[in-house]
Amino acid sequence: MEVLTKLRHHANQIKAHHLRDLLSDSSRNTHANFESILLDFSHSKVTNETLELLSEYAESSNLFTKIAGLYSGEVINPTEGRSVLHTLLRAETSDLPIFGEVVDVRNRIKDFSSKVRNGEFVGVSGKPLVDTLCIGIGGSYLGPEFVAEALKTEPECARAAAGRKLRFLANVDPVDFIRNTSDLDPHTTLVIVISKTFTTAETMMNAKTVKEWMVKSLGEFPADEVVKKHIVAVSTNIPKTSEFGISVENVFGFWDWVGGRFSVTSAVGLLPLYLQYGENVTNFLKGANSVDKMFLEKANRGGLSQNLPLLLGIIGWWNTEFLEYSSRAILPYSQALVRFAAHIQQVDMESNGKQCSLTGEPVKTTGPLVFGEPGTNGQHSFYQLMHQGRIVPAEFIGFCKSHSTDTLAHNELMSNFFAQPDALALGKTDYQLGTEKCPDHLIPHKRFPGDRPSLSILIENLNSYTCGQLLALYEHRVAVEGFLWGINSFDQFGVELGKGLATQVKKTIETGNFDEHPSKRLLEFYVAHRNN
Ligand SMILES: O=P(O)(O)OC[C@H]1O[C@H](O)[C@H](O)[C@@H](O)[C@@H]1O
Repeated sequence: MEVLTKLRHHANQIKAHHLRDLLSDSSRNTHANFESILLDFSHSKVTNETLELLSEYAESSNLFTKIAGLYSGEVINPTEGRSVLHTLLRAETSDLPIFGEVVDVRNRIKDFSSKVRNGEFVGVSGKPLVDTLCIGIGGSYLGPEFVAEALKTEPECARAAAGRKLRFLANVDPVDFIRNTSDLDPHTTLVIVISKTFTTAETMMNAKTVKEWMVKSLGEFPADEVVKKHIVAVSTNIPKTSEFGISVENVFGFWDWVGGRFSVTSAVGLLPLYLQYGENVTNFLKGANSVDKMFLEKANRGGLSQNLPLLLGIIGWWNTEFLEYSSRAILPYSQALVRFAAHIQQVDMESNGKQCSLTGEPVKTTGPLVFGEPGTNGQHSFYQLMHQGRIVPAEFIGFCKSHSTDTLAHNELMSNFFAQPDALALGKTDYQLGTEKCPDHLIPHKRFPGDRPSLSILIENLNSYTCGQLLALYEHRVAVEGFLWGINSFDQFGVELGKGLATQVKKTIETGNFDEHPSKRLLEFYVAHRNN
């Protein structure tokens, strides 16, 4: 029997087994460790046979060879004719000739950020640049913000960031500009315009607004001096950055083989993060690199049971493709990971929300809907649906140590981290409700069906190094799932149509003639009621 058919047949058997039964089977392989990370998938609907069949499929579909393509420079993004090499950004050595440029940019970032941090590179009025305002959106925003938040309370990073602010201006909503700049002093602010293409409408508009704000606020100095001392860029498009007025020595480049959503370890993330956290960021790169190396070294059938991103990938694919769950929740029990789900949502959904295979054939199932919030907050919001409504495979992420010394509160938090997977998996039966003297008419309301899968990632501590590891774990898991579906995880044509229409609508609003427009009523209402 072909392995896919065997997997479908096996999925039907697994569906019939309640997680309660699977959890009592002590012969199951249910965890893997890497350094200070424990991945526990005991609460997933996966047995040893499932893993065996998935690893058979992985081999027969050339998954391991495809993974090697993330390191070799092969063109694995054929629709854009590009390699995919974000692993090179955190490599310590490489035979690829471009690696020299990677190291050069890294060194320039370190050099520039330490000059800013130690007051050697100052603003136009001679004041130190203690605040950083990053302008960027999508991949040029979500990753850096996730890491910046994750490290904000980590003691060493907090020390390094003392007296400094780091802000992110993403939305073209002018209110985002107000929210981010109202308490910033232009004299002490360094602006980083982050855009791979340097053409993204929102970023360009915000960059223009911020440039005008800077030039006006520092009006006693020549405009070009203000720009030179206060505005730098991260981009692959040098001509456009020059057109904007940014000197070439203030542009930190990257390459077309770095996808936006995979660009956190390029200058996109490194410049803001080195400015804020100094040398700690080197450990972030080392953490990501440690997972990159393990992912490649163990990309084979023998290594699969200890390869964390590969396990995450095959279990995720199994959940979506065979158990037919259409969503996934990312639930960090850590307020520091407040922006992690938002970042991974882009990495995952922009990569794997596709409609056809690499060769253009329609694909029935691709990536799931991804959402999440830190626990315990989410418990008081959408967990109701997860316990008694739809089945949403959950991914719990927790840390043994806290950034706070309040162990009592941390224990409280972590008790919830441990309780939720059990509640989802085991549920609560009518019999249990009966022993609690639950009135009969309330039993249907208070019953918990259970049998809801999850997995847990428990890490000793959240620091720069493990933050890099977590990033790489999820980046690679998304690639694994995309390889298994045979889709191109590295293009994103699905975002283009709406952008193009927005440009047309802008023109339509200027003309004031909405007669032919499908959103006529909305446009008329808008124009009638907007400011002035
Ligand atoms: O970095 P940029 O070129 O400004 O692109 C910013 C973002 O916008 C695009 O529309 C894509 O959806 C993202 O993948 C990208 O990261």
